[in-house]
Amino acid sequence: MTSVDTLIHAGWIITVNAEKTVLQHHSLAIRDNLIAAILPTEQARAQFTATEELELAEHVLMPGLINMHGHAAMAYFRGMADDLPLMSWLNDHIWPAEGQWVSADFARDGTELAIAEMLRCGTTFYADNYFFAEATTNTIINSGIRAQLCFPIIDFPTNWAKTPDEHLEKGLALAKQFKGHEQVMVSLGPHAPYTVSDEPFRKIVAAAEEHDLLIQMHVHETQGEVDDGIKLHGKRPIARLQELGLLSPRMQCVHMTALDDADIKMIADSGATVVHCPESNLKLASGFCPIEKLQKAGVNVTIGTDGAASNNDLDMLSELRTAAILAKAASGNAEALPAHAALEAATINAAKALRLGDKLGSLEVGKWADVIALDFSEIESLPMYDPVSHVAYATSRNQVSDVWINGQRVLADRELLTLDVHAIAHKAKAWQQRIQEARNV
Ligand SMILES: CSC[C@H]1O[C@@H](n2cnc3c(O)ncnc32)[C@H](O)[C@@H]1O
Ligand SMILES: [Zn+2]
Repeated sequence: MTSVDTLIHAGWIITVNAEKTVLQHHSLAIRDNLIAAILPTEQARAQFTATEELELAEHVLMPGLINMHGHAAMAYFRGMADDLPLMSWLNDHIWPAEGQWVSADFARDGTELAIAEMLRCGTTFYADNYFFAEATTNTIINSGIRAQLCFPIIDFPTNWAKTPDEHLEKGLALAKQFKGHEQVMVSLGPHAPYTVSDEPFRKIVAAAEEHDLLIQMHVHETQGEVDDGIKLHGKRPIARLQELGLLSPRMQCVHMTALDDADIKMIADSGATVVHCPESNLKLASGFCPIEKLQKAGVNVTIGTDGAASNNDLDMLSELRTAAILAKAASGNAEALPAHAALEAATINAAKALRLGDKLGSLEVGKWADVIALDFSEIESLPMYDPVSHVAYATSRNQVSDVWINGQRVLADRELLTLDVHAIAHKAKAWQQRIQEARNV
């Protein structure tokens, strides 16, 4: 008998490998932080002994979900400004609130709430764009989740830094501290083409190349952004970014609505990734990302929730379902973004964008053991002809029963093992009270 740390006997395993293999009555073995074996349950019982053995006969195992764009600490602004278009949401509500409230403590506590929500939704890796990222790293590490921290760079002063150069300096210090870290990856996070001028963009490109960092940015979020960009710079934002050297495989372009064929070709030729945030785009009436055309052009498409202040949740299962159904409505083609492709966008495509395709994003032997279990035992999951269909179209986040990251179990039967939910709820209510009292004055 071979000993492993964890042995999970599952009803189904959706591997999200290149062959799209779905296995029934198979088991997954974890040793240290890696997937040690995936094999028929009968063989697994004969071959392995485990420190922890789980019978999940009515569950599906699949790779952890990767939320490719958000602003974690903005969980504290959930529901604060609804039913508004992007620019008045930002100018009249969110930026004033950030000026008043955002600090290292706010970032740490708000991020902790967001991580708790994300783990309970099956998210094992999230990309964040927010101020005071350095104040969130202990929380990230202790919770067990993985994160890409895209530190903000913006022309105007923020509570974190006063100039674009100061944003860059502070962020690069963090990147140096976490170079090579397996849980925290630091990247550049310029805010948007309309808030960053050419000189900081040139420094961002130089820094990305010198320190080998990825870049994530809101791009083409609305038609208004494109129109204003043409008025100010005489060219569309994508063309401006290309001329400045930003479009490359390092680049993760978030939102990407209002694209014409030339924009799509430029993105495809550059090797940049698109991060589709369908629910935020729908709620702010920002526009539609043409993911079918992008995928046909060969672009790597991933999915993000955006922040809880514009979504208003961090639920990647619901996001991938919205992505799959919206792709059909937006393109007039019911075959656009089929179920398995939506799962890929939320897992392996994201891993590739993060340059972690050999370690993350699918359940394959030798990869990091970032695994989630979905409970299909209730009547809402019956009948089940195809587990992939159910994950994409008929599964809610309440069905996420267990989560392992790097081989460590962080959610057991919906209970968070690494975070104190009572303390998190207490802090969220205390912040809510402070913010609400100030709004009522
Ligand atoms: C530099 S990233 C942090 C910055 O971005 C703001 N933000 C949050 N959501 C959006 C969005 O959808 N479009 C543009 N900007 C957004 C956030 O409030 C921070 O100020
Ligand atoms: Zn955003």
